[in-house]
Amino acid sequence: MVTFQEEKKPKCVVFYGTFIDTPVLGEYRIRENTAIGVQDGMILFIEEECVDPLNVRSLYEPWEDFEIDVIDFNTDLKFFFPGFIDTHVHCSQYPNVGLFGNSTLLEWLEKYTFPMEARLDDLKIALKVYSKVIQRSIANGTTMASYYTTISPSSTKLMATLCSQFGQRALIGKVCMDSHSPDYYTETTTQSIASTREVIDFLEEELLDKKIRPVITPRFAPSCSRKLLKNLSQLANEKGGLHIQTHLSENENEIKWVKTLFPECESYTAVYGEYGLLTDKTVLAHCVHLSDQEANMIKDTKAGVSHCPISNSCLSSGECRVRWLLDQNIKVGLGTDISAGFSPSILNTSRSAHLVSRHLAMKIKGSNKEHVKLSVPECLYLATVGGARVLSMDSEISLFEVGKQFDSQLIDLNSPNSPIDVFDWQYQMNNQAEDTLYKKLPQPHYPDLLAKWFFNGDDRNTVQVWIAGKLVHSIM
Ligand SMILES: O=c1[nH]c(=O)c2nc[nH]c2[nH]1
Ligand SMILES: [Zn+2]
Repeated sequence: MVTFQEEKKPKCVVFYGTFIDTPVLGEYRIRENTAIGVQDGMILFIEEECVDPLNVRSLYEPWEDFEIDVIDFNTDLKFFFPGFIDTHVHCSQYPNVGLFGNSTLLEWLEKYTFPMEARLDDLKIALKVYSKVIQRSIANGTTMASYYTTISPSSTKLMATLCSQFGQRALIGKVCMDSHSPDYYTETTTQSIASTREVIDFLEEELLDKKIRPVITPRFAPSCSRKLLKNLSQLANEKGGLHIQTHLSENENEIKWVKTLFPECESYTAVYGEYGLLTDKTVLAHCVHLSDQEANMIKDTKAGVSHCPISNSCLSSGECRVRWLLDQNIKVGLGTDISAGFSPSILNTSRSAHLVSRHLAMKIKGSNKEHVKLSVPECLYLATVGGARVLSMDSEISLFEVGKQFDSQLIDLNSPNSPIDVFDWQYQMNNQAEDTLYKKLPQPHYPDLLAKWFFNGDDRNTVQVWIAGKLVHSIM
């Protein structure tokens, strides 16, 4: 007997509302009354000036074959914004957020950081810490993060598994350190390479989640032997050009130390160049004290910089000259750098990038003063497109464009307990308010609302988060 099963139609989700993103540094693209169709996590179509999101399908013949779900948030004070990208975060240090006292980098590593990371070889503790940090990161609108775990491969595999379960897009890096590390938290060169391979194999052969990828992670030059640096770059190449992440030029004592450890190299950056670790998929955290020559090397190799302004302020490392880097066409994104940074929020981090640029401006005399200041849209660009460029993932994420992944947050400026007070005359876009009192007030526009979110908003305003089209967080 032949039985006929009704064929299941593929699903297309249509998101409807106001979409704001930053395709160009310093500019917003604001699309109101817009419908974005998403299938299997990818943006299939974008229809602007759409009156009825259900009728979008009539304009596109293939839609006849789809089962359509509409998610309608076309109301005042709500807008979709691309998910934030955290280009530098140590998930294993999360219990230490806010704990740094008056320490600076090298003392902080010994006193707070290495003991904490070492504890996470206990998988019960790792499970608690990693689950919390991933959820906190997503709740703050971060849809993609480049993580440092610990030297332990099993703890690292656990982190990858949890990212997959919570649905976050991530690069997962087992920390490599075979030199100048405490006895209780070190590994041999052979162990370091073998464990890195173990993690890559796990991701490629067992976890099989396209959103979770490996990143080769030499901690920083002082904690790696020449042999380890060389072997890690060979491994990245052997695997077809894996991502690489490390720290660079964060603190003056660290730089002096690198000079004594690698006297044959002209600069700190040259150490990574010498051992083949500067590629267009390398993420260099901090880059606070670079010389012109070092910036040239970064530019030539197309490596990217993760600017971590909260961390640099907490450990009093210095101020990264972001405008100077951007003017040279060097890729720049933002990193929370938990736990040298105290906040898991990239919104908070971009606020600090804004403030740090003003501190730099205050030190400058002359015409460049204004130029070094970063604007609000520039900081939001760094938080999204800038981060995607640093991770060489800008063809996949960070903008609402056909063919890109739908990684988005829904911002509600009027959510319950919102820390932002928006008055009615500040958002009634068509000046519906007839009251003459209102008419005398400045006319509202989106950049003002975005500035209010930027300076006063927090996770209470991030009411929903989607990664690859899947709802991963909701407080509505
Ligand atoms: O901010 C930092 N956090 C770290 O864990 C680290 N390790 C080396 N250099 C570092 N800098
Ligand atoms: Zn770091």
